[in-house]
Amino acid sequence: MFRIKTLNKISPAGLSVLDQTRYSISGDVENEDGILVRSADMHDYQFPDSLRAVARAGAGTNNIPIDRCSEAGIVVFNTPGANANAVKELAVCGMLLASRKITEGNAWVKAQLAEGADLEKVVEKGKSQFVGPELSGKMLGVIGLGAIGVQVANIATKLGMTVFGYDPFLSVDAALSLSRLVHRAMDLDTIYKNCDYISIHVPQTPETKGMINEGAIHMMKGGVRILNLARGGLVNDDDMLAALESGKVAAYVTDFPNNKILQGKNVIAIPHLGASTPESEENCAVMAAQELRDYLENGNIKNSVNLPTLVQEWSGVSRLCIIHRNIPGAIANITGVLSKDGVNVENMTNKSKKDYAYTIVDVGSRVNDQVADEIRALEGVLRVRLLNH
Ligand SMILES: NC(=O)c1ccc[n+]([C@@H]2O[C@H](COP(=O)([O-])OP(=O)(O)OC[C@H]3O[C@@H](n4cnc5c(N)ncnc54)[C@H](O)[C@@H]3O)[C@@H](O)[C@H]2O)c1
Ligand SMILES: O=C(O)[C@H](O)COP(=O)(O)O
Repeated sequence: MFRIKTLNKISPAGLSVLDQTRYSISGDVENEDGILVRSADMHDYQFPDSLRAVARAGAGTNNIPIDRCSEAGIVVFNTPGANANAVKELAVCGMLLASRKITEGNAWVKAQLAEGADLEKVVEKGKSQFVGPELSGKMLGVIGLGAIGVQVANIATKLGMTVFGYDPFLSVDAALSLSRLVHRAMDLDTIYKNCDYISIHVPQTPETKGMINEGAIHMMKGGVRILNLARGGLVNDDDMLAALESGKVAAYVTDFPNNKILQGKNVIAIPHLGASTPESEENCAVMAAQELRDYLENGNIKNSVNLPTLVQEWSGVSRLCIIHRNIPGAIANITGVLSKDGVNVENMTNKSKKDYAYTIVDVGSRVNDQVADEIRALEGVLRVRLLNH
């Protein structure tokens, strides 16, 4: 029986991927084999020795201590693209909210009602205070052309916007999905200097943290409208507050409000609703559960953020799944143990990702724990699992 701990509410569609006769799933299980999580902060989480994988039902993994997981031989998965459509739709909504003073107008109408006004009369008299520009004909800068950024850029071209996209690490898949109407910006300055709207879609990392700061805002056009549906930490709150106060930034739409930024003028705060649609919650949960199941049952890795993709068809009776450092001699050491113990390799694949590597070895005879222990003792080996077919 595999034990799966849920650290957030996970869509039942995802949980149903895991056969209840083989998986025990709840928020209370201990010595778990796997974790299903959304945005719960795991940085202080004490990993039990039993933990083999964390599956993030969503895109951002900055709530997970990736380095600590890697060192403990724990695979971290996410679900690329599974909630991208929901965020794209919210980005369109955010651009309209930043332009058309809908939130202010709605609040004003309700206040009029509370004061007993004849709404039909005051609406026509008062509406001129809520005039706001159209999107068509304006310039949008999209920072980060991944699953979400590409969709935002593409749909904006259909709204009549001129779109510039910036992503120094653009993947082949993203490039193929990007509309030919989207212009590639070769640097951020091009986006900052020219765009009327800027939408950020990058992960929060040490490199991107605080990237929207005084220096960046200084380069921007007066009255720029900024959308942050990515992560709060990408924007320096003090610098944004100053820019909102001076009017340099006309509106800031954030999906990550905090007590400080909410005090700013023209802040449109959304309570982290980017992926909160039934469709996205299902897509993410199903993909996360499938990734977790394939790793726990077969040792296959797909969509991991700390280990390489490696999927191997079964071709033996026992399978050794070895997470190790990406160092010279690692594979020779593993095969050395197997040949010394007279174990014949049927099939073997090794892949690496930065400092870490993963090797699956299928063998023709049933291997015992002693062989696995000998591999565990090798230099640079972080985790060995022995699966039997
Ligand atoms: N508000 C929400 O509910 C919600 C939902 C999903 C994702 N997100 C956030 O949005 C982020 C992006 O999601 P995604 O699904 O598009 O991820 P993704 O991995 O598909 O795309 C991220 C893109 O950012 C690019 N990038 C990285 N560093 C960059 C930099 N310094 N400058 C420019 N581009 C850079 C990468 O090359 C990649 O193409 C996630 O990491 C997450 O933090 C928020
Ligand atoms: O990174 C993500 O996928 C989003 O921020 C969604 O987070 P959530 O799953 O907590 O809604």
